[in-house]
Amino acid sequence: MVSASCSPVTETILNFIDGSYRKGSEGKSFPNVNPATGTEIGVVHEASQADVADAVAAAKAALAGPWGKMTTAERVKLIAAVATEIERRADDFLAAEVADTGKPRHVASHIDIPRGAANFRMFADVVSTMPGESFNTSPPDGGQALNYTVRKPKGVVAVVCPWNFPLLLMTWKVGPALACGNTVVVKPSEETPRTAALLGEVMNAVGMPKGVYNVVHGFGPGSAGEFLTSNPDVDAITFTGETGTGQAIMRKAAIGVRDISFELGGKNPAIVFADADLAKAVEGLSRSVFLNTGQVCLGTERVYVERPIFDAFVARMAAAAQGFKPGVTGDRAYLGPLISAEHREKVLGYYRRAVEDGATVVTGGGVPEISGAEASGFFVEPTLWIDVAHGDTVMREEIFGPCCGIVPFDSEDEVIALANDTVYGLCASIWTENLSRGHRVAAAMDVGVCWVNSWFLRDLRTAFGGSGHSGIGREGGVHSLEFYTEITNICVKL
Ligand SMILES: NC(=O)C1=CN([C@@H]2O[C@H](COP(=O)(O)OP(=O)(O)OC[C@H]3O[C@@H](n4cnc5c(N)ncnc54)[C@H](O)[C@@H]3O)[C@@H](O)[C@H]2O)C=CC1
Ligand SMILES: O=C(O)/C=C/C=C(\O)C(=O)O
Repeated sequence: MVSASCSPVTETILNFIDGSYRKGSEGKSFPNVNPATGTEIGVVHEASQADVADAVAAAKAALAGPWGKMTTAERVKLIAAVATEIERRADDFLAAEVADTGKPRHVASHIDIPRGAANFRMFADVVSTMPGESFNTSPPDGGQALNYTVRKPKGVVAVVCPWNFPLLLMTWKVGPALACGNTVVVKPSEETPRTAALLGEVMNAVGMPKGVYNVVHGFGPGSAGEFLTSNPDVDAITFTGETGTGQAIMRKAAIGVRDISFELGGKNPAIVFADADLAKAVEGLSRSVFLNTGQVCLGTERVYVERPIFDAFVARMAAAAQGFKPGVTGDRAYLGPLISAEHREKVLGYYRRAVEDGATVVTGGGVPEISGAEASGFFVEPTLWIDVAHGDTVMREEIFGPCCGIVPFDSEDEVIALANDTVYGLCASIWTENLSRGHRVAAAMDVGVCWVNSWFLRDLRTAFGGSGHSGIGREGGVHSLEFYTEITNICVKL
């Protein structure tokens, strides 16, 4: 078998189709760059339209093969084995993820890789324990009838992924899709192809039938992303990424009336009331602004602070921000790079725009001085702004970098209105020691997920997703089953 060639010291990253690693049939490839150093570390083989069609055909054929005939118990056993194998090869996944993203090893080893395994194990549990629905019905003739549901896989699911948490966000979709009996064709981000490719080795190692899991590499328009989402044999599309991309995919999904599940961008607010535990709020919010260098859809980019504690909060956040040192120091890094030179230019554009619009830079605002191999990495300084107006671009548009605007407020009603005045609706966090207020304000947030006195505290059984421009549908626990299965209601006249 040709291997995934995913170690950071080797160069070739291949497509995975019908259980085998393959070069692109048109001989096209593109470079794989380590964002921490800006250097080319591999070559990715781009899938042609014919390769994508092969992957979809393999996925379709697998539905009719041994995979489609397995009992839930047999399927779940294989999926649990995938989780165990990811854990056994955690070092390989870690190396692949760090090479692609440049993110600090401690971030990938604590968040990305364990979640990659947990996403399979958790959904194996969910499908094993999922009760069906049934109703005793009284027909007009005075007899009885029984209604009950059976769930079936939707079929071939296209999984289109972003680059910020490559393994985590891909398995968040592949785990439930396979647990429900579907087959998948994954299109990882062109920036981060390695862990999706490596997962092919895991699938083969545990004996997953050929064609159940496929990976095609490439870009969006005119490449693997578009080829996949417009293939008529794809039955459903799940996507995480930018809102504009979601709209493009939605147009393709309309052909053939295919189901979609979208987790898109955000401009997430945090609200800090004067009675908050300030130390906890600063610790939580500095993570929510700077974790993964701000490249988190759930990240906070707007912070509203009740006026009496505004100055103290800003001072403490500035101190916390200065503790995040850009650069990678051995195994321990404080703030990793942005994903690409292009993304850094986008983030720096917002840094400039904030100042042009009149913001005061509390800390950061530029490119750090770094020596050694990381000098040409895509780093930026962690950045905080005050004196930002509600209508300023940096308070309206998703930046996806390590920065936020901090704004004072005077009343609960005012801050709820400010927080909700956005086209997005992904998540929010509320910081207060007043429990009633915490519940009240959380319920008033127009978002899919709201944390009180925490952030990114995830229970994989809960509903996850956003409203407005932040997405369509919810995934997580039984909510994933709603998307990854079709229901047939059976009505039996007794
Ligand atoms: N989780 C999130 O909310 C994320 C948000 N973003 C935001 O999106 C911005 C752009 O990042 P990108 O990686 O370029 O996001 P993107 O949304 O363009 O790409 C995400 C995935 O969609 C694919 N894709 C792009 N256009 C497509 C099309 N027309 N049809 C099918 N597939 C398509 C890409 O190849 C990639 O696999 C970032 O600067 C950030 O603001 C990026 C990554 C994750
Ligand atoms: O915990 C999750 O399932 C998701 C976390 C992060 C994102 O969705 C994202 O940054 O895109």
